[in-house]
Amino acid sequence: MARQIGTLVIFGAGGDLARRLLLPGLGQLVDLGRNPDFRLIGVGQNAMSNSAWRARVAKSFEAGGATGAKARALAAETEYLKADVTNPDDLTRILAACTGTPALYFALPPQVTIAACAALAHVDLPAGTVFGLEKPFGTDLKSAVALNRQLVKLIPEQQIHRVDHFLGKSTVLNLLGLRFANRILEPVWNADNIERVDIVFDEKLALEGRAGYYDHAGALIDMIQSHLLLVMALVAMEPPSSIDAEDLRGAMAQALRATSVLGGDPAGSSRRARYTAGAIGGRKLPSYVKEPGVDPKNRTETLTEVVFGIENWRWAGVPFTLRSGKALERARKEIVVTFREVPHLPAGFSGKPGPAALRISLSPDDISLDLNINGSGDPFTIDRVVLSTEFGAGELGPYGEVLSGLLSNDPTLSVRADEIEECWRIVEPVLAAWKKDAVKLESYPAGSAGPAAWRRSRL
Ligand SMILES: NC(=O)C1=CN([C@@H]2O[C@H](COP(=O)(O)OP(=O)(O)OC[C@H]3O[C@@H](n4cnc5c(N)ncnc54)[C@H](OP(=O)(O)O)[C@@H]3O)[C@@H](O)[C@H]2O)C=CC1
Ligand SMILES: O=C1O[C@H](COP(=O)(O)O)[C@@H](O)[C@H](O)[C@H]1O
Repeated sequence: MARQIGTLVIFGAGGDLARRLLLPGLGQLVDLGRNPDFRLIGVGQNAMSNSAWRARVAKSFEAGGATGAKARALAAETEYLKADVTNPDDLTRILAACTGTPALYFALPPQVTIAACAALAHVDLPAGTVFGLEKPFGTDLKSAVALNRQLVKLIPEQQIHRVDHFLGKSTVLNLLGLRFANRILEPVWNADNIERVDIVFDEKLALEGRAGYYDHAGALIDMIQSHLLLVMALVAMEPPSSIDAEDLRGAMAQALRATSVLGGDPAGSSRRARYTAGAIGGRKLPSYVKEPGVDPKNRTETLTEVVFGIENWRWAGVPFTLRSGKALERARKEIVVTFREVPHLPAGFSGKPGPAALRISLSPDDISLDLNINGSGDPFTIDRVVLSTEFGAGELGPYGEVLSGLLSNDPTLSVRADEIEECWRIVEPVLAAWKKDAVKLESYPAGSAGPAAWRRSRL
């Protein structure tokens, strides 16, 4: 049985993730009163007074709209500890400051998380301790496998929450209801009826001061390995018997095991590019290589597209294109399922607006179905109509959902060890091809739609 968490400890409390996403999500969760009370301790290597930390927590809670009595009380009593989490003595001191069962959230750069987990081997962890580990999990397949092995020496797998906050996004969760609570979709959800699937996460945001992390990750690891492959697994998986942690994660892992770069050709199935100077909505941006902290020798991509295939009966031959990039003209965040053309359009019709398509937008939360009908005017001309609806926003934002799972030790929305390893296995051939320079690093001006050649040709 899961123990009640007495203290949530955030390692990396002074970082960008904690301030912008984790603490606002925590405030929402606390205000909702879904979880029993717990204490909060922030840990970082820089010195910070308790009062400065409390003001910081209160500001982040407010930013997430959490201004209720419970959130204010938590912010008023939280404490901050200056510590190096890779040092066993410091870790022992942190655990001694906890009340009840601790939940340790590693909001740290991946190399520091690896070192902290090594140091935890020299520390007595209280029974029931829960871990929340941020993405990227490891820095490559080898290090992810080693980290998984190290973690299960420390605590049982059920207490390890590998975080992908995309799995806490309400639209991503809505995919489950959409696919499995409607009889009309499942019969056509296969290669016989679907031509292609595109999962796109284009952002207007640029580096935003995150060079220390991003310049070693790039778009492929930051987004495709860490998030979009898991979204793809939800789109492609077989219907699970239940949505409990084992069934859901088992079905996702099965889809990932069947996935690899299309045709086993990482160079032919991937493209990469990096932004040059430009402007987005009047905001001037320097070239990526001139951003503070960037090392041009890393040749980090800020935009990528990779085509994958899923080798099973349901999906054989259907390309799944995953794309993500920064500093683009338009934020486009959606899953597009494009159906095949009808086998025969009765002679006599004119107009050809293209095949039907289902669009599931990740932001804003909505869904639309592009259909062909006999439009207004000439009834024998085929026109396009779009049926669309908005989803109601979830009660919690993505990080509120992630933290709710962690604090109640329900791993349904966290990523299982084998899923993480599969995601690394899937992207490694692309990383290797890029390292050998088998794929050109192209460029695009910040604020554009990407390299012009990409718009003219599909991979
Ligand atoms: N920022 C974002 O938008 C997102 C980030 N993530 C993930 O979250 C993690 C953290 O990212 P982010 O917050 O952006 O990174 P930051 O660099 O902003 O923060 C990392 C924090 O780790 C702390 N830290 C580093 N080394 C140690 C150490 N040895 N002991 C104690 N604390 C240490 C630093 O403390 P100090 O400041 O005191 O030096 C710093 O506050 C990464 O894995 C990232 O991939 C995931 C999703 C989104
Ligand atoms: O994990 C990450 O996600 C964000 C995008 O997620 P959102 O929920 O803020 O839309 C991305 O900007 C960032 O680079 C990446 O690390």
